[in-house]
Formats: sequence, structure tokens, C-alpha cells
Amino acid sequence: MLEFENVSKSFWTGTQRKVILENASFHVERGKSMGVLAPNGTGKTTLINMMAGLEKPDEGKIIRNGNISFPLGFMGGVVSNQSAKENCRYISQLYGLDPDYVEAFCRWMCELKEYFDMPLGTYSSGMRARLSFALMLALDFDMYLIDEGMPGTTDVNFNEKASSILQERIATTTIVIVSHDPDILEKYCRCAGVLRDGYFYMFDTLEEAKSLYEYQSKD
Ligand SMILES: Nc1ncnc2c1ncn2[C@@H]1O[C@H](COP(=O)(O)OP(=O)(O)OP(=O)(O)O)[C@@H](O)[C@H]1O
Repeated sequence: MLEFENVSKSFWTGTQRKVILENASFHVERGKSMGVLAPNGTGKTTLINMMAGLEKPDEGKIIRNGNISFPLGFMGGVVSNQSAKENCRYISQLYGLDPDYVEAFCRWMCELKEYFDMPLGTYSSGMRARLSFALMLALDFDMYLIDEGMPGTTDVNFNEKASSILQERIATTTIVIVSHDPDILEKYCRCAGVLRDGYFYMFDTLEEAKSLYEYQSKD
């Protein structure tokens, strides 16, 4: 469903090469949700962006089959001077979905009240995070890409609602979560990888990935 074949990626900072991935090969199977453990600053966002097709590898191939989401938190498609209602209806049309359904789902999910009809420019970062998450769930993807677990919202009700919807979705879709925190992966993932210093190690179970990650973290 998603396959990395000998993928390499690095950034030139002006003084050195920051290596994100060195010749990495792994795949995500349909129905087998995957976690990736990676310390902060090592390339979580870059990896998720490559999975979403937003960032290209320097070398190697990324094969994407099925309907893969944009990364949770990615707000590239929304327009700040328009309301959540207008954005939801517009984006639903781009994906060929019923605008009434997408609007109703997001209105229920994010609990933005009157702000749902006000421009996004008036939202707090938590409100934007809630809208982004609701939109992602409304758009019915085969695979959901999530950077660092749940959105950065302190709204306990929303987090509980979002977490239970995501749990339900696991039965019919595939989720990829990249995080520095093994506890975040626990609830959702059936297999996991570890990314560190450009090397990607894939394991059949989260337990094995955690053992390596925790061992490496002792250094
Ligand atoms: N366009 C770029 N040019 C140069 N360096 C970049 C670029 N994009 C990312 N980097 C660097 O690559 C490294 C990995 O960045 P990335 O955002 O993917 O990591 P991350 O694990 O998601 O980080 P964090 O945990 O801080 O969210 C960082 O050192 C970052 O500064």
C-alpha cells in the first residue's frame, strides 16, 4: 500500500549534510497500522511528508497505492480568510465528497460553535488543530498519516472523541503514526519501526521496536 525502496533524504544546511534517511526500505501493509519511533529533530515530519507525497526523496522510490491522507496538522489546503464551513465545503468538493456531510461531520466533531462560521484567522492554534483533525477524518482515507499523535489540543472532550473515532477507524483503515513517545503508539499500532541517525529499522511488533529505541536512548 505504501512502500519505500532504497530511499535516501538529506538537507544541506550550508555547513553540513543533515541526513534524514539513508537507503531505507520498508512497507506498510493495508490493515496493519504502523508506528515509527524517532527522537525529536531526527526527521519525523520529513518522513511523514514523504509518505504523503509532499516531499520528494533524493534517491530511491516511494510507491503509494490507495487514498493516503495529508499529514494530520497540515493546513496547506485551507484558506485563512474563509470560515471552517467554507473551507470544509470547498475541500470536500476537491475530494469528490458530499459537502453537506463533510460540513456536518466537522461542525459536530470540532465543537467550534459560532467560530465555525468565522474566518480561520480568528482561531487559536488548538481550534485549528481540531479543525484539521476533523477534516482528515471526514475525508475518508484508506491510510491516515499522523505526526506526533493527537493534535495539540488541551480540549479533553475533543481528545477523547478523536481518540475513539480513530480507534474505530483502525478496523477499516491503516494508520501511520510517527512519534518520539512509545506510549502514543501503544493504542494504535500493530508493527513499528525506529528512525535514528538516518537509519530505519523495521520490526514486526511494537515491543521489539521499543526495546531498540529505549536501548539507543540510554547513550
Ligand atoms: N528544508 C530544510 N532545510 C534544511 N534542514 C531541514 C529542512 N527541513 C528539515 N530540516 C532539518 O532536518 C531535521 C529533521 O527535521 P524534521 O522537522 O523532519 O524533524 P522532526 O523529528 O519532525 O522534528 P521535531 O521533533 O522538532 O518536530 C531538523 O534538524 C531540521 O532542522
